[in-house]
Amino acid sequence: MTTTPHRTAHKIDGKAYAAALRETIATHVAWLKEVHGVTPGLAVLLVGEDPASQVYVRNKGVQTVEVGMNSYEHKLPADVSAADLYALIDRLNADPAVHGILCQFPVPEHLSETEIVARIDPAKDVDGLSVVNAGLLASGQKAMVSCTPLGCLMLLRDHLGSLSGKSAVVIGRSNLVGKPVAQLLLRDSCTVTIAHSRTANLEEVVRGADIVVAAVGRPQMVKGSWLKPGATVIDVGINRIPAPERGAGKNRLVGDVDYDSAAQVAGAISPVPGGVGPMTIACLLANTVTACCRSNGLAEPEGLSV
Ligand SMILES: Nc1nc2c(c(=O)[nH]1)N[C@@H](CN(C=O)c1ccc(C(=O)N[C@@H](CCC(=O)O)C(=O)O)cc1)CN2
Repeated sequence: MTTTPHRTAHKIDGKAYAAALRETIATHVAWLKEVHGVTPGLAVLLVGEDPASQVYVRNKGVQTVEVGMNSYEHKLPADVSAADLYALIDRLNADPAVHGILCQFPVPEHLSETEIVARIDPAKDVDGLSVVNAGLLASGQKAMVSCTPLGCLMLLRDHLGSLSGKSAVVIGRSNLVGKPVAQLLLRDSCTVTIAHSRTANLEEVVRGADIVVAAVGRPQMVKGSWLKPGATVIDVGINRIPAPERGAGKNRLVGDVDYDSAAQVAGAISPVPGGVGPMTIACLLANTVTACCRSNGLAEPEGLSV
């Protein structure tokens, strides 16, 4: 009797990569302090009490301090006025001890994420979301690259080496992930398709790709049957779905890729949790060091940007 062998994809371990990156960052921070007398500082603004955002902001603060940098956390009430928020950003823009500023998203509806980002000095925009940084990236110039896309590219390069000539499909067109990931892949000489909710024949489009980055926000949408055998899959999704098997009212975290079926076909896949998520915060710390070096006219450390 012949059996069909089941392939099991290599698991791309973002948690381990992020831990190693934080060690590298800590080394650079120590060098900045000892040799140049500068301590990188990161200011994080949290508006309101969204539970997931509170966790992310707490983790950002803890990891910032762990690598030796200064953390400035500003918690603002959900009904803070735009004027008060902008006044705080203006103060942080002018503060020489602060090298990176970010406002945790989402923010309450009366505030505009676009305007908040526009208020942050592009040199301190460690989220890489300003039109200045997006434009620099799109035109192939030195930019501050947003954290999740930077993490995706680091994981892809680490696993595949050169990305040149590979076909890549990015599913999702957000400013936070889809567009900058596509720009980074293009810069690394991939042939890039940006797919989205209106893309015709999405499965076929995905099946042609050597690299798939799923950032669409739909739980377990990308199935193994959609993939080219051996493809490298980066799952950016963070979705909580009901998990009655864990007890009433419990849920679990899944990505935009159906991991079990995808792992039978892909060559490598990043899991959720433990894939891109941990890279997001590590890359934020990396961007803060990069911003600190740039603002002090110092050479940028190797390995922290792409
Ligand atoms: N201003 C920003 N806001 C938001 C960003 C961002 O990059 N800038 N990204 C997300 C939230 N985020 C960081 O801010 C973030 C998301 C997920 C993780 C992470 O480590 N996820 C873990 C699972 C954690 C869990 O159990 O919830 C994983 O995937 O392993 C870190 C940071 C939206 N807002």
